Amino acid sequence: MPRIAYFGPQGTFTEQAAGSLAGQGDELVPVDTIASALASVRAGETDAACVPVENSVEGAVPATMDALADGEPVTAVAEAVLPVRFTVLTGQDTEQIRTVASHPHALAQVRGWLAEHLPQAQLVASTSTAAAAVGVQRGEFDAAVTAPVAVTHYPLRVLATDVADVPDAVTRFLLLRRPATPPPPTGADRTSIIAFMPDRTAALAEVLNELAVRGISLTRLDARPTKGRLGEYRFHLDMAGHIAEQRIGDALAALHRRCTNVRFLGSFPRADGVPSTVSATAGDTDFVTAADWVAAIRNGDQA
Ligand SMILES: O=C(O)C(=O)C[C@]1(C(=O)O)C=C[C@@H](O)C=C1
Repeated sequence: MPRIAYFGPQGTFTEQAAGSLAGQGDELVPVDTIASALASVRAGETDAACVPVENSVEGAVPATMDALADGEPVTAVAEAVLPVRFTVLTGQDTEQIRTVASHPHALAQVRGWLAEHLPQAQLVASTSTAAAAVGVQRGEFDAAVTAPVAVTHYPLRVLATDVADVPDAVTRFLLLRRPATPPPPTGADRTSIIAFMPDRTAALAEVLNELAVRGISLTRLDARPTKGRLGEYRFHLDMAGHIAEQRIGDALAALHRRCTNVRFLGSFPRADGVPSTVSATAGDTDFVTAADWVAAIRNGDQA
C-alpha cells in the first residue's frame, strides 16, 4: 500500500491536504517536521511526502524551502490549495488563558483576533498547529490555534471557530516523490525550480530576462540565504508551464548555463486550473520550426 508522509501530527492542515491528494488506499503517515517528511521519501521509507509551501498571507514556508534545497532531489507531482481558517482549542476557562501556541504561520494569521480576544496571552511557537493542541493536552500551553479537523483528534474545549484576520487566506501544499518522469502536461501546469546564483552583477536580472523573452509568467519568486557567505542567495521560482513545453525546456537550459546550479522541483497541474498563456512566438511549433531551420542550415540545406 503506498505510504504518504505528511507534516503532522494528526490534525494539521497538511493532513487535510495529503488526504485530498492521496489515491484510494494510500496510507497517511504523520511525521513531526517538514524535514523528516522529505527525509522519509528520500530514504524510501515512504512513497511520497506532503508539505506546506506557501501561504497567501505569510508567504513562503522557510522549512520547506530549506528541506527542498538540501539533500537528494525530490520532485513535486501535484499540489493542493486549501482555505485556512482556524479553530482555537483550550483546556482552560478563557480568563485563565496565559499562553497560546501554534505554528508561526498560523499565529501570524490570527494576530489581530488574539490581540482583541486574548490580549493577556503570550504567544508561543510550536512545530505545527496540531503539535500545539498536543501541548495543550499535556498542560504545556493553555490554548492552541489549530486546523478545524484538530478537534476530532484532540477533545479540547472549542473557544472559537472560523478565526482568520484575512478571511480568504489559503495555503498551497505539494506532494513530492523521488525523481521520475513528470506527470504529462495539461495546459494548466506549474514548473518549480531553485536557482543557485553566481555572485555577479545582474545575475538575477539575467535569469528573469530568460523567462521574460520566452513569455513565461512567474507565479512566485522567493529568496533564501545559502547559509554560506552573507549576501549569497538561492531563488525559488515557480512559473506557468510544463518542462515538456519547448519554451520552458529552452528557458531552463538557458538558466543551466547562467546559474551555479539549477534544481528542478517538478512540473505538475496547477490546483487553480489557470491555463498558461503562450505568446504568439513562443509556442511549441515556433521552437520546433526554428530548430529545424538551424539544422537545415548546418546541413547545407537552406530552403
Ligand atoms: O501546522 C499546520 O497545520 C500546517 O499544516 C502548517 C501550516 C503552514 O506551514 O503554513 C499550514 C497552513 C496554515 O497556514 C498554518 C500552518
